Amino acid sequence: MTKPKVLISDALSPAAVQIFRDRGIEVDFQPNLGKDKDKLAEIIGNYDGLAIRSATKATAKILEKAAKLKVIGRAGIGVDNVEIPAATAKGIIVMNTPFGNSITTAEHAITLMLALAREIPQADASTQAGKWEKNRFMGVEITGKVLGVVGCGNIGSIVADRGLGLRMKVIAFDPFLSPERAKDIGVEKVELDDLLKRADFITLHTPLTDKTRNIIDAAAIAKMKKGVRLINCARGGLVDEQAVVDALNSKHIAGAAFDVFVEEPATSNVLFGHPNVICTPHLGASTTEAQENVALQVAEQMSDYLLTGAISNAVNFPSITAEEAPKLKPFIALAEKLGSFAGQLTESGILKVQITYEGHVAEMKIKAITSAVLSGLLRPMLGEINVVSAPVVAKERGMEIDEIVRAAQSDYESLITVTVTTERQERSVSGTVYADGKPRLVDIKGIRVDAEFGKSMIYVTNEDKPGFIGKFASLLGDAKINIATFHLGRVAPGSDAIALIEVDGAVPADLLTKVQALPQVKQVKALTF
Ligand SMILES: NC(=O)c1ccc[n+]([C@@H]2O[C@H](COP(=O)([O-])OP(=O)(O)OC[C@H]3O[C@@H](n4cnc5c(N)ncnc54)[C@H](O)[C@@H]3O)[C@@H](O)[C@H]2O)c1
Ligand SMILES: O=C(O)[C@H](O)COP(=O)(O)O
Repeated sequence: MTKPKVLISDALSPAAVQIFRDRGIEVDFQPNLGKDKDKLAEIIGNYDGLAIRSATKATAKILEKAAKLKVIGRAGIGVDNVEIPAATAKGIIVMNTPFGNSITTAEHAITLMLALAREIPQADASTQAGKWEKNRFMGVEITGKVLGVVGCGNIGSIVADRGLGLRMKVIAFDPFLSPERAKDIGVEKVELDDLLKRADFITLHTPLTDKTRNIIDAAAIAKMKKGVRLINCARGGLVDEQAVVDALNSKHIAGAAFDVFVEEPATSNVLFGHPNVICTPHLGASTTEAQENVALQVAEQMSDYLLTGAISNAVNFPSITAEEAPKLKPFIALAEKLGSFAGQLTESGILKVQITYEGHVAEMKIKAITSAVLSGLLRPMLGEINVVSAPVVAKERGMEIDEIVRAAQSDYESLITVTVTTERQERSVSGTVYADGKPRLVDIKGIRVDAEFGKSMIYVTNEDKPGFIGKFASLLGDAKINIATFHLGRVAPGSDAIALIEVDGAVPADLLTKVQALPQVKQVKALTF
């Protein structure tokens, strides 16, 4: 087996390189490549994995060239530099390391708050310039002040904790923060307007979304206390930078500290040069500890996925642990094949896909199995699709996806039934995995069979009348097609029957025409798995 190949295109800790090598993955460490999008586009096609921080922009244009790419690993939290829909559409898993730099970033926010309170950078510059301006720098105390945390997730809650440690009163606005969690972490949950009105220091810790873009604009600033100090260590775009400059000029805001900017790298910005502004170049996550954490974690996660199929911290696919991956694997293979069987027999638009999980399989990660059914189902129609992209494509096509989970209703320990409703008909197919780990087809349209999925198969529905098998077999013999396995099923003597035949090699179209012409035959189809 050839080794998977990973490109590291940003300044990750070299610890990641070692992990990839130790896990048997070939790795190219090009820490400055993220800044050169043309070069990245030129070489991305050679890699199975891409490990990045925030400098690399994994745009749809770059991803177009990523023919082999299976996973993008973000050594950090924000994945706003990756076009997730484009990655998902190409079946690329996008994973991040959601906790590795939280403490470090929270500490940066607290550092900026203290620096604002005592004007440390300004006092440092003045002192080192030989000015000794003891009367110019009059700070404010932190103790007893109100800290307003906007976004109280991983980082926001650590900031809140540190704020409480500094004897501040901490209030938080976060629509997804439960009252119990607020109580546990010792913050008062408030509405945004209340926070704006009461806080002496406001610190932002939300992702940048359509709802949070410019959450701090001129109108929000107008509601703030005079003399408030503002810290943004989350994402550029949460704050209207010009509105902050205006409020600093009018002294409504006493000071602002920014680690992140609307345009990055920020080599010029309206905030720059204001005496009450402190800026750092997106250093929130930049400590040795955090960088080691995220680099190690992303390299392990990417290696797990490339080598075992285990998925953790993916933003576009459910997690699958290393323990679950081998158990899921045969069911994912079964699901792909059941979906593929249904897809190859489908001739009109799919309206609904119902997947019923019975027995042991019902206790597994069925989301992943459902994705595999959809990928198998859609591939005959769409070609380029996989378990990551299939659910999105199915949704885009307006298909209704229904999952039913229930205890075993038959002798099978586990049974998956895929029922596809099209504009013309409803078709059901069931399968299981035997102890040998091989997927088996056990029911087609309510007719029991027991067949493995061969590479090349012929599926026939016919009237159960004597003479069919002899004529069919001689047509195959005339065409020099060797039969590998032959499975028959019927509901009752004389009723509708099916035949599922595995053959060696491809099935020629003219053979299908001849089989179709047999008097007992209703439908014949060549299937490949
Ligand atoms: N400066 C840096 O270097 C740096 C480092 C790490 C993370 N970050 C950024 O910090 C931010 C927070 O990261 P995190 O790990 O704490 O994320 P998180 O997902 O754990 O927390 C985000 C919180 O924001 C809340 N939220 C979502 N929409 C909101 C809204 N409209 N109003 C108020 N709250 C809302 C969520 O409920 C959640 O609790 C992210 O933007 C991340 O990219 C920056
Ligand atoms: O989202 C993050 O993790 C931070 O913004 C850190 O970004 P960086 O890895 O580019 O420092």
